[in-house]
Amino acid sequence: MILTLTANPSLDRTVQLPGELERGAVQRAVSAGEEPGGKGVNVSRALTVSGVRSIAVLPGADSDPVMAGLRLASVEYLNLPIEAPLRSNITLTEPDGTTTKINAPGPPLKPAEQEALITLLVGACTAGGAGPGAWLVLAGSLPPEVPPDFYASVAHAVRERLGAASPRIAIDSSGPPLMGALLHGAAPDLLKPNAEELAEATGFSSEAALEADPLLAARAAGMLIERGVGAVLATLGAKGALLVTQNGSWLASRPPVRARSTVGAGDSALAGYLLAEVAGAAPPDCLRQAVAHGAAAASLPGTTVPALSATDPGAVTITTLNGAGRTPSSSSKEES
Ligand SMILES: O=P(O)(O)OC[C@@]1(O)O[C@H](CO)[C@@H](O)[C@@H]1O
Repeated sequence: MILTLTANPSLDRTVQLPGELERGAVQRAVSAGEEPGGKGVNVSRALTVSGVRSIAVLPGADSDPVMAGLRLASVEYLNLPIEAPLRSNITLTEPDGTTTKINAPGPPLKPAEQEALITLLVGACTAGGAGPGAWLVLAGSLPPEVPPDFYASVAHAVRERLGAASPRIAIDSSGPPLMGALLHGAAPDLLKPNAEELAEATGFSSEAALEADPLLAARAAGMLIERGVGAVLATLGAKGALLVTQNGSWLASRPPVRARSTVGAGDSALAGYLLAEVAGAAPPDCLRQAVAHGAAAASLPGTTVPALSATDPGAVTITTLNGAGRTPSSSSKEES
């Protein structure tokens, strides 16, 4: 069982342009589409389409188009009704795969609604049969009026109220919500940063330097492990991804794919990791599935999430690094 919390869901509108984006001009789209979005929602969609049970918890009215999209995709969800409509996020895609994304702030969530969302989530964990083998994913930005330490508050509430039955917690966020979670003791069992977020969370180096040098990224991830994060799954764009735990670290790379839309690729990577983990796979194989899922998502248009059957984990190469956050030594080995 994998639950997701998306505090700031969105209706993702994807517009395909016939050529390059021309600022200040009127352009006719080749096509336009809508999908339910937000990082946790995408994780739940990717899991559901792969046959793994997931419940998405989110704010939004029953009549909101995001809920209609979830019903259409047969995604199990629990929503906290709020009056204001959810946001629409716009993605403009160009034929060469360049994407421009504009994310709206979303409707505010009042303190009473924040508390009600936590209560709904704890109830979903209990009703959904979540336990120590399960995961709870806290993902995405926070809506206006929600304090940056919200994910830490959620983590504390879930652990306090569920005790030994608490699921493990994964966090995928950026900016103040990410820093707020880490600084206020969320202590996630899994953190999924991209290179920019890894740089932001560690102050270690620039995003470009971490993407260019996975060993540097492994050292940055190792700093987070020392600060109490259980494991770090860092996506490094075309360089693949990195998994750093207390017991070891691994780098995954894959042949380049023709990217049609990278929107949701990180969320699909997280879903791939989790579905392998709950199936009992070893850490390098969880990483392999994460990269296979992320690559498959990038090759699809819009915020489309791939099914397990559409992924190619065999194309992913894993390099074992020596120990958490350390550089590989002569004993590093290649697996295919
Ligand atoms: O504004 P946030 O919450 O950071 O990100 C929201 C979002 O960009 O993330 C998903 C892709 O990861 C999209 O479905 C959605 O539009």
